[in-house]
Amino acid sequence: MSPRVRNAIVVLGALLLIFIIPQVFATFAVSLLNDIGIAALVVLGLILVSGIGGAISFGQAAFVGIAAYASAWLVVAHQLSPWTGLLFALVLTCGSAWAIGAVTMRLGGHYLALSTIAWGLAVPLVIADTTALGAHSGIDGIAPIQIGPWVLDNANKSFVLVWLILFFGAWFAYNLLGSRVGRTMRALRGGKILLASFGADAFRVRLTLFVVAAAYAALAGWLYAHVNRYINTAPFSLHASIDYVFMMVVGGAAQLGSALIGSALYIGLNNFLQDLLPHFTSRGSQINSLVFALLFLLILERMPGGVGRPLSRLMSRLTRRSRFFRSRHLNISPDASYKLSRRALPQRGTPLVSVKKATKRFGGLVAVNDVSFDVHAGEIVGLIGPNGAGKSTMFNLLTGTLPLTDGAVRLLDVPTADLSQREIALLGVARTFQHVKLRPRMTLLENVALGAYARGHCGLWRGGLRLNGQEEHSIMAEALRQLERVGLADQAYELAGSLPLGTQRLLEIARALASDPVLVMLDEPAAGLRLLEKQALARLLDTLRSEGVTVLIVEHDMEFVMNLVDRLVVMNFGSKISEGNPAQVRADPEVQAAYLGGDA
Ligand SMILES: Nc1ncnc2c1ncn2[C@@H]1O[C@H](COP(=O)(O)OP(=O)(O)OP(=O)(O)O)[C@@H](O)[C@H]1O
Repeated sequence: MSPRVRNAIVVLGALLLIFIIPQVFATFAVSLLNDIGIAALVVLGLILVSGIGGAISFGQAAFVGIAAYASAWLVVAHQLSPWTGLLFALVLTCGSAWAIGAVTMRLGGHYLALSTIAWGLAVPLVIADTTALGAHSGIDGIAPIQIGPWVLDNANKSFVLVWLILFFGAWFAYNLLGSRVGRTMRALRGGKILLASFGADAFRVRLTLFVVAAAYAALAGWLYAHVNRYINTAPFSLHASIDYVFMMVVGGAAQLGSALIGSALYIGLNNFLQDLLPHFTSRGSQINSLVFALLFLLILERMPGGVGRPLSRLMSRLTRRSRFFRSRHLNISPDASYKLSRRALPQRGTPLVSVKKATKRFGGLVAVNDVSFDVHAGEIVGLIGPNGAGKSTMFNLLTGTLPLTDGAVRLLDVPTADLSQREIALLGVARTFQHVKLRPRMTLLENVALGAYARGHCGLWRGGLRLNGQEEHSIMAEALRQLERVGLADQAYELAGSLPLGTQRLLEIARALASDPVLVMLDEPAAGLRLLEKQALARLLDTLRSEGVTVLIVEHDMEFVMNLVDRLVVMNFGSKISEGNPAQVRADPEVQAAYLGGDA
């Protein structure tokens, strides 16, 4: 069965359920399901920003509140339609998320969480103090949503809309995470240096996630106001934000499906305890809180990935076995990769990199001291030296990962002093890292596709609405082509975390090549490789040179380097001590004394 037919069957099944449930369930159960659906929307956004993006937010309920009050106020005070209210709610909520995110998304660690707590506290306080918003009494008599002749004025009638929006929201998030922009979102935990290395801006990606999460909260707030027809500040307090974080953690922050699992577990259990506890004690609410605190601790201790993790493992085991779900592999036509933009390579022999008196100091330590050298287009140049000589620091200076203390670097005749790491990458400089930076829970194919990020154009909307088919196909074809070049195509659908370290270095090379680079900078690419793999790598680098790609390589394996490179630059204690072709460098007495010793 083709994936398209299979997906259509799944979608039709889900839609059928959405339409049948309000017909057969009692109003009480349907209204509980509405609460679960609305909460799941908020948690879906929270999973995106926190579970995927790694930026914990305790301010989601405040966004729900802004949207609920914005729409309710417009509809009640100005007699406008709830649909106009939705538009206003989305603009106001996303606008405020953008403004807050622009300040807080640069903050790391606890600061971000603290600033969202401040936000989560402030919003309900301000609303409760605003007379036009009903102050502490809230807003009553909010008009129900109307779709053509259907007035959704009770729980059963609202159910279909709530769950259709949740279904659409989940579909959008799922598509988004599988798209070009979504892959950068999933790579965020790898850090901003990784993202900049393929031309993405981590701050922008994180801010986008924050605004998208607020949009989900806005939809939930709008539904909440018009389904319940009455609002006050209680459901939008900091306490409610913490409840959403709880739902995310219980469900499992790493998978979208957990939004539903977490909110259903939380709201279902809460409801059950609220009914049960008054029969036994008058302190029901305290015991209720205690039960949730204990449950939270238990889940953190026993299931750190949440209840959703074992469930999703079970699902993937079942779907692997089932013929209905099995075809996981994409149908990629190899020549589709040529539809991506390609860079014109500079004429062989023209100056590509020019380093003039580069110096880098870390406090009193001079890691790179007054080093000058050039690299010409189409060459392979080796940067060698003993441990601590300053090679990786020089790489970081060339790629803009570290700023120069003194001196200058020009790439393609462009001075790089004022360029960010990302802007340097966009000039056509691709790199690998001494300590590999891969996303272990993404497949090999997806890791390499990250490298082609800057060659695509489809953004958030086209990714989320699946209007990116052709570009996505080209990116995946390019990723597969590069995996073939490094000999890993047969493992394309495996997780990168399952690879041995040496092979992970090859995967980084494939990712660097997917960016269609002018200059490839490889930091110890042969470390951990077996002899045959080293020979294959040397052949690949030789092919790149014949295609006109320039390679700068840091490597400790002298046999590998000497047989491969056109020229060598030798560093020791931060300074350049020699430069020339392999034979000249071997013969240099200073190099022999400092580095090559008896090998020369
Ligand atoms: N961020 C940093 N802060 C302080 N010192 C640093 C930093 N990065 C590097 N150094 C120091 O700079 C010197 C050069 O380090 P670098 O990693 O560039 O050497 P290397 O030639 O790449 O060594 P290796 O071959 O072991 O990787 C070392 O003494 C190192 O401890």
